[in-house]
Amino acid sequence: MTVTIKELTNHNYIDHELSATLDSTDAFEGPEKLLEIWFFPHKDAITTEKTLRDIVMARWIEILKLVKCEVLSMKKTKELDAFLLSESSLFVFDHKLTLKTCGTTTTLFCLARLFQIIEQELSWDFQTAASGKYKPFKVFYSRRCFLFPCKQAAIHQNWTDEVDYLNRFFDNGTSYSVGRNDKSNHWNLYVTETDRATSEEKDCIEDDDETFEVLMTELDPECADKFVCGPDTSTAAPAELNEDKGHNLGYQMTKKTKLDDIYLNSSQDSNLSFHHDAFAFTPCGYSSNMVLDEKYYYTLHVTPEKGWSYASFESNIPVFDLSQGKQDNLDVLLHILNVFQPREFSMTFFTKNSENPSFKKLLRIDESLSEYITLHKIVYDLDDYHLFYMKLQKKI
Ligand SMILES: C[S@+](CC[C@H](N)C(=O)[O-])C[C@H]1O[C@@H](n2cnc3c(N)ncnc32)[C@H](O)[C@@H]1O
Repeated sequence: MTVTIKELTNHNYIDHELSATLDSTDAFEGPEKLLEIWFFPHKDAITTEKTLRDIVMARWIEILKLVKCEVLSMKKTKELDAFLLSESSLFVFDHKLTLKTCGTTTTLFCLARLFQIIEQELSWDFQTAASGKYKPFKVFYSRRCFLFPCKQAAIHQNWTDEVDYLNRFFDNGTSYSVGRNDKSNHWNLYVTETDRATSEEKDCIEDDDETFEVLMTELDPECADKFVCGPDTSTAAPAELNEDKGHNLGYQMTKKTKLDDIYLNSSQDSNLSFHHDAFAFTPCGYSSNMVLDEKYYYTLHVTPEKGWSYASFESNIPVFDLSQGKQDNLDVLLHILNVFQPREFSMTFFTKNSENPSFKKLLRIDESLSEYITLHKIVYDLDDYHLFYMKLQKKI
């Protein structure tokens, strides 16, 4: 089903005061830091009674304070809690979480407290006696190079410092710099070796996992303008919705740009559930979380300001299987590029299965994108994932 007005009123949590007062007119760092921690390979591998989803909102607020961002709203589905943040998003599943934050957030500063909370409240002990470091099932940390690195706080000003910091927590991590360093447009990845000890033999069927990310810069000005509401926009909306202008405008931007229509399965004739949460910042900017079939998400974040315009898309939807072969990630990419028309973009695709049809199709993407030229194209065979990275630029 597509987004309905009801989606605006059924939040599990909403901070009305924060939603009403957010404003930023300074140069903004759109590119996000992306931290994904798999504590267990699958929720059935959890050996204790409680899971990450038993951690209460007050604790998440405390953790996010260390990252320097706040919770705007949250929606709960059967399998995950999707938080919309003042700086991007947090997705909490029973056994794993994904934290994506932009601006000058200090993403990695949440690690110590996060591991302390899961130990105290869930009795999850991932600390090894020998080194004192943590061994969850798997950790990913990635980001593209920043537009304004000097504005970042402390360790986040450069990749080496971030890796050193991660190595204080995990002792089996590898760091990659992907793409050309000389043009300051590379993408960085830190990934730990999969810890098989966290899954017993019987639990070895891990989640089949794929993640698709598209990071776009220099958006077409007309496209970017669709994510500007200006300081004093007054929109016609049902009276009961006016109390929350940010979510109301976010909803309208989603409908106008058809960002709720990317996947075939979110259309009206699909029998899969579809939940949606979006926010329009003042005077500009947009963030949204969409949840399909209770357990798959896609998230979009837009910084439309001229000079540093940026938009990101990330999804864990196994689109080929879910649409029964009717759609793949190339179709998804073409839809997104049509909305933003960036001058440059990079994309990453992680999959465990090299036979994944989306993976095969993306490898030949150059044939379908006549408007763009390929700058870099790289495939990595990691521990248990295949990673495809590509960077493209509009032909002049
Ligand atoms: C949080 S959003 C989306 C950021 C995202 N990482 C992206 O892909 O661009 C950032 C956009 O919202 C605007 N914005 C306005 N007020 C903001 C606030 N209080 N915090 C964060 N962003 C704000 C920024 O100027 C920027 O255009």
